[in-house]
Amino acid sequence: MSGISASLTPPADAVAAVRHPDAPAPGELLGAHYGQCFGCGEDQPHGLHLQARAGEGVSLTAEFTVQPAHQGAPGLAHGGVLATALDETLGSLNWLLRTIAVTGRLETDFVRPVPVGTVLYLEAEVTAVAGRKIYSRAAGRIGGPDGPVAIRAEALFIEVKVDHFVDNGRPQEIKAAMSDPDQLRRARAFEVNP
Ligand SMILES: CCCCCCCC/C=C\CCCCCCCC(=O)SCCNC(=O)CCNC(=O)[C@H](O)C(C)(C)COP(=O)(O)OP(=O)(O)OC[C@H]1O[C@@H](n2cnc3c(N)ncnc32)[C@H](O)[C@@H]1OP(=O)(O)O
Repeated sequence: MSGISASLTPPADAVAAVRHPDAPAPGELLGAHYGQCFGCGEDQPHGLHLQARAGEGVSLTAEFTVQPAHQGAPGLAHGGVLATALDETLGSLNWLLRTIAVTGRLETDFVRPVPVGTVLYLEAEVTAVAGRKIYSRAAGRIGGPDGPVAIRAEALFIEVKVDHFVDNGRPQEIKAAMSDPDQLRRARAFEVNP
């Protein structure tokens, strides 16, 4: 059974998403937005190390290999970890818009169990934008990029300013992120291209 809630249906005045002219070219890896991110950070030993690659328009693909540390039931991925993989993949889409946004709502269907060792092939796209609201959807396949769907999600991300992180994050991590030249460049780019 599946069905999305009304708040994930774009309003009548929603428009199509527009890929930012400086977005990474189709096929290019996006790279991590923050080294300690649980979803994509390369410096995060407990994380998913998910790697996203730009697609056409406002779409992307990503891969994530389910590790023994990601189990819920014996030998199977934990549903919350799979939801995290979807959240991270969907969140990465906002890079193609050059917009900073956080997850407001994430609805997930778990269609098939995902064993440890499985490579999850994720695909995601922005379906509409209405003011600060970014509507998107994603699916994760197993057995190959064209394999059967194991998980899927619909989401609503809300655009925020960099201040969202500065005001709500812990000072030590904010300071460290601000002193990372790459991070700072990225934050500036987001600020001049709201
Ligand atoms: C300085 C250092 C450098 C920094 C560099 C930063 C670069 C990093 C880049 C990117 C990082 C992204 C990280 C990726 C990780 C993966 C994504 C995540 O997991 S994000 C974490 C989980 N999410 C949260 O923690 C959100 C917590 N929630 C909030 O903070 C607020 O609720 C927020 C911002 C989402 C909305 O609050 P409001 O006060 O700004 O806005 P309101 O008026 O409440 O909502 C705006 C519109 O959205 C709808 N809305 C909001 N939440 C909704 C919901 N849950 N369901 C349906 N609609 C919702 C509302 O109904 C409203 O709609 P109407 O304009 O009236 O039509």
